[in-house]
Amino acid sequence: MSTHLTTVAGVPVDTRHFIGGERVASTETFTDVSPIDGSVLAEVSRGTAMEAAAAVAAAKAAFPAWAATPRAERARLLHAIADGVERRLEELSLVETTDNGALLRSHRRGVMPRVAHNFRFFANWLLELDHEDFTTRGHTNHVTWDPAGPCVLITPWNAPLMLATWKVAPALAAGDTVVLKPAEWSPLTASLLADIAAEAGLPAGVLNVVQGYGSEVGDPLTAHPDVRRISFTGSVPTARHIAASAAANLTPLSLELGGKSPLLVFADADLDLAAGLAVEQYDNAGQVCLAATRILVEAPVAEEFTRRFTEKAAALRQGDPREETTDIGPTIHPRQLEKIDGFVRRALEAGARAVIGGHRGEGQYYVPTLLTDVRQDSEIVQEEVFGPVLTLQTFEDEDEAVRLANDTRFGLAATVATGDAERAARVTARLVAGTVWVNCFFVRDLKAPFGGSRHSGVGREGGTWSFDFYCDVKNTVTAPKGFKDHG
Ligand SMILES: NC(=O)C1=CN([C@@H]2O[C@H](COP(=O)(O)OP(=O)(O)OC[C@H]3O[C@@H](n4cnc5c(N)ncnc54)[C@H](O)[C@@H]3O)[C@@H](O)[C@H]2O)C=CC1
Ligand SMILES: O=C(O)/C=C/C=C(\O)C(=O)O
Repeated sequence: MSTHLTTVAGVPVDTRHFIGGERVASTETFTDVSPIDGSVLAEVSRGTAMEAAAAVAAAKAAFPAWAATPRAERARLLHAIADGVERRLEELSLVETTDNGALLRSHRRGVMPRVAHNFRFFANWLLELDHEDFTTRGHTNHVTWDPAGPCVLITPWNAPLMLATWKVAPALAAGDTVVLKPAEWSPLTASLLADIAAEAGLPAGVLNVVQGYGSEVGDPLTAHPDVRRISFTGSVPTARHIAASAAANLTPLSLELGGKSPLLVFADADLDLAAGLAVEQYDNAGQVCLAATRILVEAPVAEEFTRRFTEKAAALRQGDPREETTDIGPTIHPRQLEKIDGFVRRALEAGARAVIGGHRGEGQYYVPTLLTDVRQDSEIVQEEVFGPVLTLQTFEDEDEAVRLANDTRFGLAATVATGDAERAARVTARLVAGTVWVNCFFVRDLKAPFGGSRHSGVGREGGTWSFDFYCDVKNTVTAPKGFKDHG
């Protein structure tokens, strides 16, 4: 078997880049390891400035023809990719779970269907994308969304294919060409996506995938003057770095970053629902940017809420993410585990009390943790842990709840649990967040705007907002027939 092919969970995966419709190997490789058992999965091509330049050149060469492809044909090809994802749903699920440790049952039932939906949704939205003409002193204004050019899409490891296709699908629908760089801790499903797109008939160069480290292949991609859009999901420090690169060329960018979202539980809430919402925050071992990791409970119900929460949390099963009965899998990488453990140890040293957990489990697992007796200005309340670690604080009234909720540098999401619709309206109006859920969590409609305020991001994607970002939006003003100019 070629050294460029690996078999993961019975699925063959090509570990080379995909550039201009061809598989391209780098001289060097990096090692991809499974978080489930630490086994080596693959030696993956380790991209450099050379492969970055080749991928942007391929995307640039493919752009004019793709941009000129009629909308209906672009939409057809996106649906064909979605068909391919659905045909290979089981393979994609197995590979993703082996590569990033998230639950197989979630990949099968939620995540991979969402990957297909990303393509179908933006294919359909493209066909409906329209703006009603309007007139100015008899002149017609006509708005169009023109393809912008090659896009660089840089994505993280916590939901690799879902977050990648959330960008790839609208960019392709918009008539742009793409260079996708997946995270080095979970590089494999992006490679399978390249196969699926080629099988679907996407022309060579329209979707390119380069593998490797941010500092080696990411930097030359984001600094490239031929790149017309950069969309990034990941950490704040990397976002700052990318934004500086983009600034040199004035490349427009969209940033979806971390969060430290609150869950506000009012005394009038259905406490069972609220406790269930809180426990849900352990999904994907807490490696979810949207997770409501700060639980804020109205003081009179804090004890009862905590009792219900601990009862539900005790029922969670931590273990092999391939098992149907597992609720929480491993953390992605020993470095991530170390980071989580460091946050919790420092919090405990500073006086926090672990209601549950507060320590590592076996191997690469971190035990679901709830910390209380935490100060608002402490690291554990202010910084994103990206692990199964929640904090619990109490509040006395609505004003205090809102003050605590808004008092971090983030603003990605918030969840409000209350039985009072008027309170819900009052509180949500005062929260700083890109998405607010009332008595629910993670209900996503792809036509909704999605993104973060403050350090949780720049810009919004979703529905028309995605096309606004990935396109050059143009307004054409036409004078009425027979119009004689102003002079
Ligand atoms: N909002 C979200 O969904 C996510 C947030 N995070 C946050 O980021 C923290 C660290 O995770 P990391 O994987 O280290 O995130 P990261 O921001 O370092 O990596 C995300 C992506 O950016 C790439 N990258 C890194 N440096 C780059 C550079 N100089 N130029 C271009 N691309 C570059 C990486 O290779 C990866 O593909 C997490 O603990 C969490 O706080 C991480 C993943 C997802
Ligand atoms: O639903 C979306 O588009 C994004 C979800 C984001 C995550 O799951 C994440 O970053 O953890």
